[in-house]
Amino acid sequence: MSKYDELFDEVTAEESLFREKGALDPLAEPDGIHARDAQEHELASLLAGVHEGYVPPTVSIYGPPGTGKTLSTRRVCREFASRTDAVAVEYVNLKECRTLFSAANEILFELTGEKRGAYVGLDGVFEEIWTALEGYPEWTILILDEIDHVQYDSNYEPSDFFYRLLRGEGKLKRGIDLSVWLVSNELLEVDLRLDSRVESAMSDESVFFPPYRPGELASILKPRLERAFREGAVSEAAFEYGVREAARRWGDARKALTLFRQAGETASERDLETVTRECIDVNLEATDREATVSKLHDLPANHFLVLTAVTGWDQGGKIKQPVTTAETLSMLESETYPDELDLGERAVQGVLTDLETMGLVETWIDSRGREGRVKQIETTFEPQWVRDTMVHYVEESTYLGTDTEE
Ligand SMILES: Nc1ncnc2c1ncn2[C@@H]1O[C@H](COP(=O)(O)OP(=O)(O)OP(=O)(O)O)[C@@H](O)[C@H]1O
Repeated sequence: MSKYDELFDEVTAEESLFREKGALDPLAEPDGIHARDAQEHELASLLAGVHEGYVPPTVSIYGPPGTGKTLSTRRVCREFASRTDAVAVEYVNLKECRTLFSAANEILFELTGEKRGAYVGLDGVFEEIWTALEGYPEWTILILDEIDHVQYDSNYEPSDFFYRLLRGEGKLKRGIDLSVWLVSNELLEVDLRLDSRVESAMSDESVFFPPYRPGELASILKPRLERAFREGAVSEAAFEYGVREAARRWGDARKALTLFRQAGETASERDLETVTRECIDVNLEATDREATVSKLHDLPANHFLVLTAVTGWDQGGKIKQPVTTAETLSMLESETYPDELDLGERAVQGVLTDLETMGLVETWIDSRGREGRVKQIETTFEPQWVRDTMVHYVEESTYLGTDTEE
């Protein structure tokens, strides 16, 4: 027996608890959509407007992470389009787009398979989008996912982008019927601080996806766990406990799937015959950490920078929390940070507001007698995770890339 026979024997569980672990991959397309009947109904009603000659120019689809927004929107639109010749649906994920120009380019790419260089400008890209859409069926539903990511552009205002998308001359001239469905965590008008000319071009149609309640999470997880695990591998008590905790903490189906996958792995490592409640407990924090760390990786550089300052002070061998705005600013001005990263007080305040909206920090005002009122800032998660993420962030972040293609 070679070294590798032994190695592979060692890592292959004799009788694995899993039958098909991939069924717990949140990216795997589930067979059915559960517990979102009301939202699917709302989306279908909006689409049915095609038969009456009106679909709102924009629809805001919003709610916290992992609540089935992308899944339900894509599925309902796809099913509708496959039954209606007059409708085409295009889906574009803008997560990786650092600039509004690259967001427009991404849309163009979806429509034509090609991108344009920065020299054509935002107007040039939009002109080509309208040319492409001329050849489309009467109605086009354009789903823009993770649209909240485009707000961090320093060259264009989100309003410029949306104004072109909704009121662009090329579109009006060609009489293109476009309905833009914006998928995000927050209600966009508020989040993107759009100006009034854009707001008036947007319809106030919105579909909200609330966090899942325990019974809803149970109906989503049950068929996935049945496929993923051998029969009886997850005790009823562990299932109920995991579902209850996942609903109480997050209401997020993606995190709940990850929780059960990790709990299964813990049970295997411990040679247990079933996934127990303790296996769930061990992984509740790990799941939180994994989700937060991935959020941290996706942050724009300024946002990550401010978080390193919020978690930059030590006190009694621990990271000091909460800190004041003054402490955050003075950390950013200290020699630990190169001069070119100096953001200035106003920008830091803006970033802190964004971080609060994203649920990464909490702030409140303390009254300190003669010192007056002081703003306190605290991370909503273990502050050490920011420090743990730092090296990886610098190496991997798309926001710190140096490419100038866009
Ligand atoms: N109602 C549901 N029925 C079945 N599976 C679901 C449901 N909701 C979520 N899921 C599972 O969770 C995954 C994540 O859901 P989805 O991508 O739709 O969330 P989202 O609300 O768009 O999240 P985010 O805001 O983070 O993009 C899906 O790919 C699917 O595997």
